[in-house]
Amino acid sequence: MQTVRGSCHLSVALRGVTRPIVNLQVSGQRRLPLHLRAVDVQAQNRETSQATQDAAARETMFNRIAPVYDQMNDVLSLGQHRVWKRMAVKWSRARAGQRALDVCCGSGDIAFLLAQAVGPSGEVVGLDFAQDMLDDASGREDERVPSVMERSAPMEWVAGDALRLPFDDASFGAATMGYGLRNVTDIPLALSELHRVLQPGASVAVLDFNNNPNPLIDGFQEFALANAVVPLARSFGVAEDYEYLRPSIKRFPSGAQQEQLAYAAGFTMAVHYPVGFGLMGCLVATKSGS
Ligand SMILES: C/C(=C\Cc1cc(O)c2ccccc2c1O)CCC[C@H](C)CCC[C@H](C)CCCC(C)C
Ligand SMILES: C[S@@+](CC[C@H](N)C(=O)[O-])C[C@H]1O[C@@H](n2cnc3c(N)ncnc32)[C@H](O)[C@@H]1O
Repeated sequence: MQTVRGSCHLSVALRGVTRPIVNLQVSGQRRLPLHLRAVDVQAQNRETSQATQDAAARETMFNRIAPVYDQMNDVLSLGQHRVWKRMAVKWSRARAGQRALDVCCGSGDIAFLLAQAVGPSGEVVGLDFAQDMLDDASGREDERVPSVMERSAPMEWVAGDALRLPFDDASFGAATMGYGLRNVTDIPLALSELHRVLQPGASVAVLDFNNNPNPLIDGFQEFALANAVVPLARSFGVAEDYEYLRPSIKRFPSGAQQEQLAYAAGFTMAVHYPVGFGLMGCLVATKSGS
């Protein structure tokens, strides 16, 4: 007769999500089946604390580059990043009168485009965890010319985490996430949160660098980052923050992998479109309409 004494410990993980971790002290003649052996609680806690540290470091980084962010993007992409962002808003299918969400909004480039897409009868929410970026976005909102402001939606800037969106289920008709998915510490969770807050039939456009398997494109991207982006960043004193780009791109899921992650998150349609000569890409994922 096998005697098993055990106790169940609950551990509250990083995002306030209680994950049951069963830690059974086992006595008896035979080891428990695999699925009941003690879960390595320490390893799971180390993983959670690493994610916390990574997120905090990225928040600090984006607060640090906020003063030069827009200028760097315009100069280094020769203004092309604005074309790519307009494409993302088109792909989000944001329509007049809708409530739209821009996750990882930064200084607000995409959120401002969404505000024009949904118009004065709509609403736009920009979410970011870097307060300095949100302050920039809010400042830019007030600087818009009256003609643009008149045909734009009212905007709200929310300090929050893309991995725990402070919004109700099915509360947005469209969403965007520009150069944010590569920067979160839990990509599947970010996609799952986007799915949760979208209304049935709604889409999200996720724009980012493309981890392109084509050696020519990848080689050019590596060359441009090392020989143009980082040197210019160095002149602004933020070289280290832009040196982060290349490794972050190389560990980023490919377009095909992003499509699979979107399906795993519950989306019923997911297509990754290369843009900018394949240097960038936009994942367009749509929630089931039923
Ligand atoms: C808008 C762009 C990048 C935003 C961005 C995303 C990040 O994750 C960062 C992390 C750390 C620091 C900065 C950023 C960041 O700025 C894309 C355009 C700006 C790029 C910095 C420039 C990329 C240059 C291309 C590799 C080559 C473009 C060639 C041609 C002009 C199309
Ligand atoms: C490269 S910027 C992109 C800004 C803007 N979407 C654009 O296209 O220019 C990435 C932004 O994501 C934000 N971010 C990264 N991880 C986040 C998270 N977990 N929750 C909220 N914002 C996050 C950063 O603070 C930063 O402002």
